[in-house]
Amino acid sequence: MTVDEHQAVPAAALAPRFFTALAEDGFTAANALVTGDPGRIEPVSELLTDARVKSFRRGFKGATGHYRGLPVFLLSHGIGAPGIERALIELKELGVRSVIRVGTTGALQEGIEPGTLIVNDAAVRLEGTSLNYARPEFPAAASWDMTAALVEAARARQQTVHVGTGATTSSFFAGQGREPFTKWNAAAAGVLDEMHALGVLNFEMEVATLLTLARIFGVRAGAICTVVNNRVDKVPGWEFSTLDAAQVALDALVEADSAVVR
Ligand SMILES: O=P(O)(O)O[C@H]1O[C@H](CO)[C@@H](O)[C@H]1O
Ligand SMILES: O=c1cc[nH]c(=O)[nH]1
Repeated sequence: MTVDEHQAVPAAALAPRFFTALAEDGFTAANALVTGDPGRIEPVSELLTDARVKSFRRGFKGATGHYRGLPVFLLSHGIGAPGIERALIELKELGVRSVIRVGTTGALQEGIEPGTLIVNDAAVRLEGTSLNYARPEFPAAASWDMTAALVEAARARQQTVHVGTGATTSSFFAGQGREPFTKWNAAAAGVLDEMHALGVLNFEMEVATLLTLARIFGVRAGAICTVVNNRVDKVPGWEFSTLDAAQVALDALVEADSAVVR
């Protein structure tokens, strides 16, 4: 059995597909950039040539186009693990072999400033979706070449980039230790201190799912997020563009693709 046969995603024959129209007119791409907010698709598509933006059910958006000659899909996956599960499985069915998530995140270590970038080379699986695929001990690890390409691309664009472990939660409020929503659950009340003590850099809601499922399915995956707040320094934030991170991710997809042995 080849690695590809072993890692093939079983066709979800009876499940409706949301994103098949991304491949209409025969457009194919082995590379994809995914992001939570559908509102980011239009601005990121402006970094592409021949960009075509498409709308899907439930408010999802996508686009096709070329970046420095490389065909790419852009796709929004919404908030949370099940959204990125659907996106990844459909992108794999469309022939995608490399995916980078571009998102926003809350920093958990002192001195990580809002507006800077975090590349997660691994993530703690505090969501539930990946547990349906692999036992908790299975690591959520990024592809080393995607991580290296992201860090290199960020530095080439003079971006401040932090590299390390993230934590992916299935809840924004209690799951990320936000009071007063933690008062019913001791695990929620302690999660911020626990992740901080472990040296985890950041909270967000999809990376561990992407990294776990991508590894199982034989897709290369990486993740880069813009820091929008710092939970330990108590710096609020929110109004930060993810366009710089998207630019870095597109550079990284080109760089990593050029190293693929076909
Ligand atoms: O900005 P996005 O990509 O949506 O990412 C982060 O923001 C959302 C929470 O506000 C979650 O999806 C989290 O992962
Ligand atoms: O604190 C934050 C910021 C963005 N996204 C999250 O999931 N948490």
